[in-house]
Amino acid sequence: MRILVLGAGALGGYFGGRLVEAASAEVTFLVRPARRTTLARDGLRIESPFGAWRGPVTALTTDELRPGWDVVLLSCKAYDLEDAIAAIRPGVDGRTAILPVLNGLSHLDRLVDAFGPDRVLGGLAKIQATLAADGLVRQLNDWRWITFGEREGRLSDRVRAIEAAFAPCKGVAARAVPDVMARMWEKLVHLGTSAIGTVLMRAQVGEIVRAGGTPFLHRLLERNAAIAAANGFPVTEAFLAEYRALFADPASAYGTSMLRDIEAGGRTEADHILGFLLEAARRAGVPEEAHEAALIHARAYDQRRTTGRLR
Ligand SMILES: NC(=O)C1=CN([C@@H]2O[C@H](COP(=O)(O)OP(=O)(O)OC[C@H]3O[C@@H](n4cnc5c(N)ncnc54)[C@H](OP(=O)(O)O)[C@@H]3O)[C@@H](O)[C@H]2O)C=CC1
Ligand SMILES: CC(C)(CO)C(=O)C(=O)O
Repeated sequence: MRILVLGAGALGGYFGGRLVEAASAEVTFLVRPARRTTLARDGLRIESPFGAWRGPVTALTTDELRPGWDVVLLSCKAYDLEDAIAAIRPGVDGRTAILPVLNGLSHLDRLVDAFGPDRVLGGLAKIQATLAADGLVRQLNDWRWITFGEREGRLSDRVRAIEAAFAPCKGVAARAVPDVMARMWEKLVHLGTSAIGTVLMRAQVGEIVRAGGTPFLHRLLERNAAIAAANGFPVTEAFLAEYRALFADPASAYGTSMLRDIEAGGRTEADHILGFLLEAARRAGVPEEAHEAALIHARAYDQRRTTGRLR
């Protein structure tokens, strides 16, 4: 299987690197020039509770890209989606499946618009990882899930083949599922809860819990679950129980990528995640003051960041 990984950041670097390590697919990274330079100099470097890995990888820039890929693993941030679409376009042909692992949902419509419905899979990742300034990809805990499927819900040969390519990878639990849209909504319910909480409090889940924040997080969880249900994707009681427990754990070191972006002075995916949820809350008639506050907070942060006023 020929896999093109757009971006060698936290997720692309981690999942793509594990595939290279396992030699279970032919993997090429599509990157921008600065990342290509670090990859050529240092190789790809992963630090992880499942074992570190470092190795040479093949990397292209978009001007060198030709068609012939079975899968494009799309792992950019939402604010880079348009650039990423332009970058992969020369590589996408009638055999290509695009597997996005971005958080949120609205990128799916944009990808379908750009490449047609048959090219686009649903996908999500439950992992905590970062890309350090020196190019190191760091997995922060034992979360290691990548889940994908046909958006209309069936287990096709192509999604089973992707699952098989990931099967021998260390530190990866890959699942092809027949209900990927439900899984993506479920992910938005818990990510939405944790992103709103961690962005507003500028703290990890355990710190929020120790500050008395569990009822707040539980209310948000219920509201986000109500939004998903209003969109035709009710979450299960087992799912709610798992995340109620997580949002009540005083020892939890759970932090979101959006909090890490803010702490690192990086840009956030505020509109793609918080903006989408706020609109969905309003449509569903779900109380949304906390959603609105988190969105305004993240947007105000983004303004200060772009005008050099963070400190
Ligand atoms: N990090 C995490 O723990 C998790 C993240 N997610 C989601 O996954 C998505 C990716 O996040 P993450 O991996 O953290 O992000 P990163 O910023 O670490 O990585 C994104 C990478 O995409 C690259 N990129 C963007 N546009 C292009 C382009 N046109 N051509 C080539 N490369 C490009 C960037 O390259 P460059 O360096 O050149 O800017 C960057 O290295 C987000 O939607 C996030 O919300 C989901 C679950 C967990
Ligand atoms: C940590 C996780 C999996 C859920 O909140 C995530 O997707 C993120 O923070 O971006």
